[in-house]
Amino acid sequence: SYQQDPLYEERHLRYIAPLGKGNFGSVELCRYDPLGDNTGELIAVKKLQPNKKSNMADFQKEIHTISSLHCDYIVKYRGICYSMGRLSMSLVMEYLPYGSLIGYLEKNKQHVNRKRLLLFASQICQGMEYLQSMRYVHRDLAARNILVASETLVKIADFGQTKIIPVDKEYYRVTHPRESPIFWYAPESITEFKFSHKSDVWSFGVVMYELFTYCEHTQNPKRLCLQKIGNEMQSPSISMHLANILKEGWRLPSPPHCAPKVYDMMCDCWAYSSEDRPTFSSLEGQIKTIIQDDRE
Ligand SMILES: C[C@H](Nc1nc(-c2c[nH]c3ncc(Cl)cc23)ncc1F)C(=O)NCC(F)(F)F
Repeated sequence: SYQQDPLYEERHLRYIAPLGKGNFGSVELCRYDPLGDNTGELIAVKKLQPNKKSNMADFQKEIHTISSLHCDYIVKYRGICYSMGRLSMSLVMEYLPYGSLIGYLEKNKQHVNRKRLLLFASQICQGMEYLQSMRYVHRDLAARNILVASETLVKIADFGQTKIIPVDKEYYRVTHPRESPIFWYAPESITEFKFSHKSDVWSFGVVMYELFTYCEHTQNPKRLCLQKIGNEMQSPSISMHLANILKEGWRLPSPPHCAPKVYDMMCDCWAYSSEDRPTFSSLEGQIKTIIQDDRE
């Protein structure tokens, strides 16, 4: 059973607008308005697309995961809403008005300075430290899955791929690899479907790259990797080709005007062997130091 949060009654849910499509659900902006006078709170409601029942199992795991997380840097779970007489259920979350990090950075790159980017990186890092303390691996850490709560606060969201590391192991091995965001994946995730806190650290390095390129689409990780691989490959060998160029030492280039010590931190996250990568707590310390040393 889920954390005992209030149940949301469908009859008081007022649909306002679509927010986006996830890997197997869509999220809508709604107002929960039991008084019917438009004073109710705005919420984000994630509905499951009614198809394969396996999605329902994954969806229930996602709900269980997010309902167990209590951290300032992780999107808040509000509860669930049953509809069609408990036949289908929706996940109710807090609504973050500034939307996804990608749209926010593209729109506001003029007045978001490097100190602010480092603050966002520090907050994501702290959210990941918390996730790790709960033995979760996110497995889909990317700017598209970071939400902006305010000009000075970002939160990690979308726990659809999140898995718990078994107590006797250091990693989680996926058996049925699905449509995978391989351009955010560590080498061992690409070739052996192994996921760990250290593979999340690799993805965090890619998120730092996205932050410091302001999610400029011409510098998007997928675009640059495909350029390097050469666009002629068909899908099965793209991931093997990507694993090869990573093994040969190719990495995403330094974002324009990015301080060397910030790019060095990204490269530390992209150490080929997982045990050579830093921990989230050491990364957080380094980011804090750079923020303090930084004279903007
Ligand atoms: C499918 C949904 N897509 C989007 N959501 C929002 C959004 C704004 N404000 C929001 N407040 C709470 C939530 Cl859960 C989403 C939004 N904006 C643009 C989107 F494309 C989503 O969940 N994306 C994953 C993540 F949440 F991590 F960004």
